[in-house]
Amino acid sequence: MLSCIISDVDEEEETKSWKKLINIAVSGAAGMISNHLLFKLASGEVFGPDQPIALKLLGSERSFQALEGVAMELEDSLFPLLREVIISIDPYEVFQDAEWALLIGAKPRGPGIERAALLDINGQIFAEQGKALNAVASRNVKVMVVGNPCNTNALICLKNASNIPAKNFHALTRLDENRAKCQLALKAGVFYDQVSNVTIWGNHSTTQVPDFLNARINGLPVKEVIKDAKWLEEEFTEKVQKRGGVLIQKWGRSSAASTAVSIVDAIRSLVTPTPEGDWFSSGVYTSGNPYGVAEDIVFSMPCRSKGDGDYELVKDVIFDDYLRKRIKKTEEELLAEKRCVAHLTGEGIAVCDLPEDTMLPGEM
Ligand SMILES: NC(=O)C1=CN([C@@H]2O[C@H](COP(=O)(O)OP(=O)(O)OC[C@H]3O[C@@H](n4cnc5c(N)ncnc54)[C@H](OP(=O)(O)O)[C@@H]3O)[C@@H](O)[C@H]2O)C=CC1
Ligand SMILES: O=C([O-])CC(=O)C(=O)O
Repeated sequence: MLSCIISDVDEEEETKSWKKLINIAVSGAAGMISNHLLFKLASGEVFGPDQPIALKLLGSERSFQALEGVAMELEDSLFPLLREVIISIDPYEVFQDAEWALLIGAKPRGPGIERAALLDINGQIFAEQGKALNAVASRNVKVMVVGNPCNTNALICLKNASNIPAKNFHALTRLDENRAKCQLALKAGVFYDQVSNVTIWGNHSTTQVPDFLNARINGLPVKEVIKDAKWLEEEFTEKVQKRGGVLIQKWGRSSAASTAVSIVDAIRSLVTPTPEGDWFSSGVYTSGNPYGVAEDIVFSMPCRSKGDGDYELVKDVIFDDYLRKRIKKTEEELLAEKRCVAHLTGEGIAVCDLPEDTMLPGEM
């Protein structure tokens, strides 16, 4: 472990009005997404200008030198709210007393790797990290899983952390929500802040369902503003589902900056009250959900928060046949992924019967 105290909190300073320091653990901290995210966390734009933080960065032997470089850049940025940076390759050290765990590190799917193999390789990482969180993190730690396949990784993680409420685990689908808002705003010719109530249902994969039935533009149902049903059902839906892949084709790497922004949005949605009448999407554990989605998976659904880190599911959403059918498909995919990782969730022998078209947004 390498630790660097940025500075001691001095009671005489402006710091008197600050909140108590919180520990934020980040895995894959030497990766591309983290390289954008860490500086946003340290600047105060995520947890607020009165919230000092300690950043606990998880790497591996392979990335340790790079991680030292990341820590140097954080030090050199002189962020007043950043009081401590720790880097380590041991999750038990990094997750000690963590109030937030942002799990970004995962092996990317390369050529020739079967999705079932990826589920297994990354699942092992998330099983181990779940155990470490269970042992040493704050009992109320909030866990945001970004590393793909993020829904099933989040399920594996929570199943290995029985002392932490399953409700505290999230899989990041906020990037998908942001992508959907952008496309709706462009089509309607409005600024994106006029687009609200956007839900991404299901898996962070190409079966995800961007919901245009409940979404609103300038407070009106989308279908009253964009009267082109064919565009909504086909072009819009596919554009959002495959946005990640198109970006990889253009950039040669997956979304990193916009993913970091969406992680900030996802955290802020939990630590600030949701605007009246609106909601946000997050991949959360299905336990007593009001939509009839299968229980015991991590499924993206509409949530509201009082700003206390917790959330509740939104009840007043409507469904039609199109939406139900699409939701069923993404649910089936997640149930198949779950069967494929049974050996990692403590539910017996894995059976991999994944649908052939199962893909991450970044794969096409
Ligand atoms: N949910 C979402 O919306 C999105 C999710 N993602 C996912 O986020 C994850 C991170 O993306 P990004 O930061 O761009 O990726 P990078 O490749 O830049 O970084 C990933 C990090 O994962 C770590 N890692 C852990 N295990 C392995 C392994 N077996 N092989 C290689 N690397 C490993 C590496 O760190 P170390 O060596 O320190 O362990 C590496 O630094 C990916 O899984 C990606 O698919 C990306 C975009 C959107
Ligand atoms: O597949 C990837 O790594 C990229 C991804 O999730 C996305 O862009 O949504």
